[in-house]
Amino acid sequence: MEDLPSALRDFGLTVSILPEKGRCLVSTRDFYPGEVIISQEPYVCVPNNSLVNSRCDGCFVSRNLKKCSACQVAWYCGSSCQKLDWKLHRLECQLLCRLDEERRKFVTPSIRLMVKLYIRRKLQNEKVIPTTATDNHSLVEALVAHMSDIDEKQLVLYAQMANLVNLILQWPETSIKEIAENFSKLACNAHTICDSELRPLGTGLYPVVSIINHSCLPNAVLVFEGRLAVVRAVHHILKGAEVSISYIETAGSTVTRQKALREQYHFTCRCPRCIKVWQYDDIQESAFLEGYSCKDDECDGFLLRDSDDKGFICQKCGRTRNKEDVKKLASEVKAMSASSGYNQGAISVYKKFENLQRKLFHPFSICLMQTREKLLQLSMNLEDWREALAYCKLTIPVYQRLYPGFHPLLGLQYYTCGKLEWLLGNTEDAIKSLTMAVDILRITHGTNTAFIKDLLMKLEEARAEASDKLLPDDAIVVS
Ligand SMILES: C[S@@+](CC[C@H](N)C(=O)[O-])C[C@H]1O[C@@H](n2cnc3c(N)ncnc32)[C@H](O)[C@@H]1O
Repeated sequence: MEDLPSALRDFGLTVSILPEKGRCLVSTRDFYPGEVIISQEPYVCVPNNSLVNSRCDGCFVSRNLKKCSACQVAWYCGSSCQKLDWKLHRLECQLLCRLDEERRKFVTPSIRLMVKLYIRRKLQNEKVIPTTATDNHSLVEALVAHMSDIDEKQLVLYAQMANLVNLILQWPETSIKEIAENFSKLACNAHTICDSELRPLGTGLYPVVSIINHSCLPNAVLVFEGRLAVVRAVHHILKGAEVSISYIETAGSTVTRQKALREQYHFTCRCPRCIKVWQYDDIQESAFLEGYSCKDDECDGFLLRDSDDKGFICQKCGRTRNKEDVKKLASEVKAMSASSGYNQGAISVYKKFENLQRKLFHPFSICLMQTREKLLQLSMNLEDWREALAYCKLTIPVYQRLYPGFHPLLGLQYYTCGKLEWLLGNTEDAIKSLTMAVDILRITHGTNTAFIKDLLMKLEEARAEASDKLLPDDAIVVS
């Protein structure tokens, strides 16, 4: 079997070790925006199935599904997916069938992922499934687990989950301690598998992709084509540079991002964005994203606490917002987000909520943007395209600030905007938005997927419609 370094050499990559980060993936040639750096099939993966929402174990689609008649846990969309998964599922199915019905209810996607991990190791050891340099259990063994960084509560949870996995497997060679450690490995190495529009579908372990470290200003992006993980460059990556992706939602102040990274991945990020923490630029950015609006509706300045902590001073016009007023509004916002109407997703309640948030937060606030995002979805569900477009347009400047450059979320938001504009007959605007979407998404998603082909076709159709509109009514078209 070829070893990992030679397999990676073919991609133009190598693995290095950095004292502060552990292993990292380094380029041995230049990569250009849009270029695939590496792609990998999952070592194991599982759809995010629940009682009300199931997906095919093979390809993660949710249409035409049939439940495995024996175990009643796995679903397949057809015989080809079932056949592809058969070697692994045959054993999983036997193990699940031994469980009584009550226990089977506790077989969550995380439990299944772990059971599959052990089955795959067994089948590869017995040579039922082949191994390759990028698909073998030694790569899983090399993943970081951070056992000493995990708190007591989490350890207890992993031990309970490991108990259930052990009960399912009943293999003498597996230990609860090792299974618990593997749960910890999954927590900081597995990836959420998403569709082209970044909606979560499942979870997968991709041990080579897992060598890539995090940056809040990454030079690459991870997307999925079905269950294939594809890492694409979003900047020009020079030979010798470390490849980085973002592990978290990068929308958030440095303090918020660092908290998320410490809690799940147990490290303090020192990327170019994070090293600015508490510098004036960083404080200003936090005040835009998570702070309050100026007392004057017309002013878009950001607010900082005054020196005696009595209020917040607008850094543009100098007006002060009283601390008590801010506190009162903030508690109204909090109370409303806990109300039953809010939790039932009623559009009228979300509108009131947005109104209230507008009085409190800066126009670039992430909270306000999330409410508008929700209103956009609710308006689309009600087929109120005009209102949906209005909310979508309000989110665009915030997206531009939060996700600069080639970020899939910005591209997708332009795509939504373009589709709504086209639907409403604003062809010229639609062309502009769809062009912006294409410029970003062809880099992040490549140009070969059905999703991008569909987007390119929509843009072509919108352009054709616009040039038809320019033709005089009596123009003769020669075919
Ligand atoms: C998916 S693994 C990445 C590969 C890992 N460095 C290794 O040696 O296997 C995630 C872990 O890598 C480390 N890591 C990732 N990004 C980092 C960063 N920017 N700074 C420090 N450590 C980082 C953390 O220990 C994190 O839990």
